[in-house]
Amino acid sequence: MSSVSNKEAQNRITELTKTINRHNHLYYQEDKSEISDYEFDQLLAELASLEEQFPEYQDKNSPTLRVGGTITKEFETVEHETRMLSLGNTYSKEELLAFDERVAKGLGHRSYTYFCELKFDGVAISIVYENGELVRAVTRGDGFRGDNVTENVKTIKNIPLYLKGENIPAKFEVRGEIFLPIKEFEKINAEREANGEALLANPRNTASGTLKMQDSGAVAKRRLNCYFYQLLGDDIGVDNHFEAMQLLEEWGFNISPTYKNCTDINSVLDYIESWREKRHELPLDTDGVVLKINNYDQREELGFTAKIPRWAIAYKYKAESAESELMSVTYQVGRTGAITPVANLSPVLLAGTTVKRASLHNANEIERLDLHDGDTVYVEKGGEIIPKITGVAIDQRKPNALPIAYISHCPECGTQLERKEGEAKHFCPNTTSCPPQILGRIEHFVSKRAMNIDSMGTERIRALINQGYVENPADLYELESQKDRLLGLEINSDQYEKSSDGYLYVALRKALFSITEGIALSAIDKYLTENETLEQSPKLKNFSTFIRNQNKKVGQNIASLEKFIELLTGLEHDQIEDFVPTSVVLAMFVGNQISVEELRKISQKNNTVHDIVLTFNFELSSDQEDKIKKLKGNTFQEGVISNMLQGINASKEQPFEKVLFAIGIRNIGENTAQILAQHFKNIDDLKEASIEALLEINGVGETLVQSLQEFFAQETHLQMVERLRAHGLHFEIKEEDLPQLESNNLEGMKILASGKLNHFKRDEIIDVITANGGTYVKSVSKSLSFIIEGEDMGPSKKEKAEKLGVKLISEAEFMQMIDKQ
Ligand SMILES: NC(=O)c1ccc[n+]([C@@H]2O[C@H](COP(=O)([O-])OP(=O)(O)OC[C@H]3O[C@@H](n4cnc5c(N)ncnc54)[C@H](O)[C@@H]3O)[C@@H](O)[C@H]2O)c1
Ligand SMILES: [Zn+2]
Repeated sequence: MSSVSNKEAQNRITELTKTINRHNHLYYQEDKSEISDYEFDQLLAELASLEEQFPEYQDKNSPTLRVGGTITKEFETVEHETRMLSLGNTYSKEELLAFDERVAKGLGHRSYTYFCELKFDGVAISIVYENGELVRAVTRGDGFRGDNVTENVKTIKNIPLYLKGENIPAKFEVRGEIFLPIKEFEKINAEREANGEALLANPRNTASGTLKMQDSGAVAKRRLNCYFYQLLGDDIGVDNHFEAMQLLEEWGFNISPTYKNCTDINSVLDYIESWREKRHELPLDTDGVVLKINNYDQREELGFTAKIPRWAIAYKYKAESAESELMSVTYQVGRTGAITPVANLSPVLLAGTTVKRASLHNANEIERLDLHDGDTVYVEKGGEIIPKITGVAIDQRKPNALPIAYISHCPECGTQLERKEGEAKHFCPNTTSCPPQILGRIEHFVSKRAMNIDSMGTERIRALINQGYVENPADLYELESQKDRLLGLEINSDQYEKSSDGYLYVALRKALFSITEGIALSAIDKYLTENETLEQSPKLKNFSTFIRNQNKKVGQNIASLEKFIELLTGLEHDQIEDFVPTSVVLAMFVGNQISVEELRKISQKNNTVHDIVLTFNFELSSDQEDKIKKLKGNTFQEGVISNMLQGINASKEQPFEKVLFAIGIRNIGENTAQILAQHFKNIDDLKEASIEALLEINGVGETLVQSLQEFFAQETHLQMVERLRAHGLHFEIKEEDLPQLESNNLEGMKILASGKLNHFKRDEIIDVITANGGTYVKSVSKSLSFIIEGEDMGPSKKEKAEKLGVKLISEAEFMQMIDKQ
């Protein structure tokens, strides 16, 4: 008996089919996921069950009938000799037992074994070898046909190009899973973060995207890896999977050592349990276990459906979830001013790593969760790097807990936040002096394609901004005169955090390092890693045992630690795991001169210890100075400074078009900057240009015109331009940068070409006009000198030209004007 009506079922089937197809497209073609694999599998299971009840409504291309991927246009298409299938999957033990029942029934007996392996989360690949040589590597595609990615696969170090050994068949195929090791993935993301690029979501999507790159050199840099799990061929001489895997290993293929032959379903269940946690120690992401009938004849007997083999199934581990306590919410300000709230959690072990933070995305998410101070929350780690909060244990809410109040002002600069209609994120509108936004602008200014000052990495720029040396690109050119003060400036990558109310926090490791004596920072780091899952308070208490074990100035160090804990507990403050209020640490050293409360206020206005020390102008003994030095981040040294200044000086030689791109007028890309520079030759003419004159230029549209107007309307921008000009930057084109003219025949003329020309391709005519001193204009107006009339020129254009009295000339006449005939 079904509980859904026919109409409902039909509608739901259509809807599910559409939704699943969309997620398949995102996942396989764009390497993105909007929902978790679990959610996706739920949708697919729902569709399969409805289709079973109402087969009449099943789409003939239903995603339950086909493998989810497809082929692309970027690579040659290759037909698979043996189809590449998907796998059935389940998340439950009951369904696994039901699968085993079906197998037993299908074979008519119970004497079979299961070969179990982990399910590697990567991209399927089929590789064909002929006479011991790798000849072709193809993606799974739609199962029948895939993309030929041989050149890319050949860059993967541990996939053999040639095989050595005995009895290697003349031709065979191997299948495996290409993956990106977690370490490599993290390395790439760390690099991207340092460069201010968007982070990649997870290793699987990255591996998939990498394999489809057009540039094999770029693929080689990514250090992909591969595990093989299938051998196919006519004369491979084995009759079961276990032996096939041993052959693969002998021939030099990379096999994961995690496989096991299980004699019955109960030992499969044991295998599954034994890997549930341990799999997180493996070098790659895995999402389950694949069990396959070991014997090939038995496989044949069981057969296939349209999409999956009946002799194998994947058991998938559900995303793990854990409970944690919300300590505080901090707010990060991005380079564009976008605010992202982050939940600081009491540390909890989840999927093999200690989780201390979770993304909250935006204010809506906080509202949706109805998050309150100190709530017990459920965190889950799916395919994403940063875990998310999936819910709140309302019954455990603390009495009188207040709902999390979203901040109204920017934690970095104090400006009132804005939220545009229809947008989820809040923004800090202070584009000119909010530190992270200045960082975005300066990074753009110094970037390779702009001013090309490569001695100025993110951390150095951040240091200069945080300490008030740079707010505007023009400030860079004034650093030279402040050279002496730069020495000793803090570079503070991971050293500081700001609480939601703007108080400065410093890394716990540096705090412990500075309040103790005779203990190395590396030893402290080791202690903190080993005690990662402890909350801050027991972590600090246990530190006394560590001090004793170190056996250096024990009495004095323990006294310091106790004083520190006392100060910390005495001050009500937001908890940020691994960070402590800077004011408390400084109070340890200069508490006789100033109270913690006062230090705290100062810390709200400053971004480094160096800053605070300068602001208050403490009287410091050499002992106090040493301690403060231990608390500070790395500092600018002489070599760094001269290197940086040299780079800044050299950038003065960049041509006008680069400068125009660098000053950050919205919507001006590299190309547009070049077009505008060539056209107007200097910034003053660009600034004075009328809207009409701008719109006549090929490549300039309304949005750009508006951005230009907005830019030049702001006094601060004009001042910046003047300051930069005074420092010797080029705001006009140099003679030698102008393209060589072929003639002056078209000097001062504004010309449009319309209709099909016989001697020139579409954009070629523009170059020819420019090369002869003329200007190409893209629309009909009175200011035109003439129009070159090509074949089939549009009648309305012609009419307009006649009405405005603009002359039309033929292509032949034009050829004569430029001496080409
Ligand atoms: N989140 C999303 O939006 C989204 C969208 C589409 C697909 N998906 C995920 O992808 C799955 C469907 O992908 P699929 O059809 O490739 O199925 P699958 O990935 O669940 O199973 C088949 C694949 O497993 C791989 N595999 C890994 N280890 C293996 C081993 N030891 N032995 C054999 N095969 C092994 C092979 O590449 C094989 O092609 C879905 O179940 C879902 O989890 C997610
Ligand atoms: Zn701000």
